[in-house]
Amino acid sequence: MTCRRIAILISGRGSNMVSLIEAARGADFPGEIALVLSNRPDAGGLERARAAGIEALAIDHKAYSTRESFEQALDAALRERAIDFICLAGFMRVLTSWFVGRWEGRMINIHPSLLPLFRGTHTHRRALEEGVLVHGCTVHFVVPELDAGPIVAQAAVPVVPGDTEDSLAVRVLAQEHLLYPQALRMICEGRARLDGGRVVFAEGWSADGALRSPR
Ligand SMILES: Nc1nc2c(c(=O)[nH]1)N[C@@H](CN(C=O)c1ccc(C(=O)N[C@@H](CCC(=O)O)C(=O)O)cc1)CN2
Ligand SMILES: NCC(=O)N[C@@H]1O[C@H](COP(=O)([O-])[O-])[C@@H](O)[C@H]1O
Repeated sequence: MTCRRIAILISGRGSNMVSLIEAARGADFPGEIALVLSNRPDAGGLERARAAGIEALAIDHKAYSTRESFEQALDAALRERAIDFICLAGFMRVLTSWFVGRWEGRMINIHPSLLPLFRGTHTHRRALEEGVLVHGCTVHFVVPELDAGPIVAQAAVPVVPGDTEDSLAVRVLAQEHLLYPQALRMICEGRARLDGGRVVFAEGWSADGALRSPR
């Protein structure tokens, strides 16, 4: 998998974006963060990206009459900049099959739950409502069905008595910041790849507790 020029798509503050940018600064990181795109012009992450010296553009989904026309604008911006891999990082728009089809296998997302539990939004509230004792986050390839793509990596956290939606979100977010750069590196180094709709791992790598790691 070539990850020469990576784009990060955001909708908000961009803390996962910052984690990816910082990780990609490492001399041995197998790819460059070349572009940040947001569907919201007021996304705080746009300024954080610019402060890091990365081109950051807002393509406001409200300026387009259809999802498809919005996504055509996204796709044009990505292709004009020779982007070859996409990381969704708090990007809060459901993508149509058209866009996913153009980028399938070259687009991942971080989701704040242990998929397949709690697909969609408000995951921490739902986790508390269901009374789960273990929660976490997932990096997965993006497919047309929401949050249903092949899983690359997961990290788990305990749910402790007295947890609120906010306290749980903070605990999960700390793991997201560690997991996403590791998952992206695994893909870009060819240690995790899509094969027939499943993620296959290089020799010696497999699911092992919270993180994919060598046996
Ligand atoms: N086709 C896919 N698109 C997206 C996926 C995916 O797996 N397949 N992942 C999401 C990210 N996501 C959860 O991880 C998610 C994002 C947005 C929504 C949602 O309901 N969005 C609403 C608008 C919400 C808003 O603007 O605040 C919508 O699009 O109408 C659910 C889950 C990214 N896209
Ligand atoms: N369904 C997508 C979703 O809920 N993504 C979540 O949005 C937050 C964005 O924070 P950030 O902008 O600080 O990275 C993160 O917790 C991410 O997992």
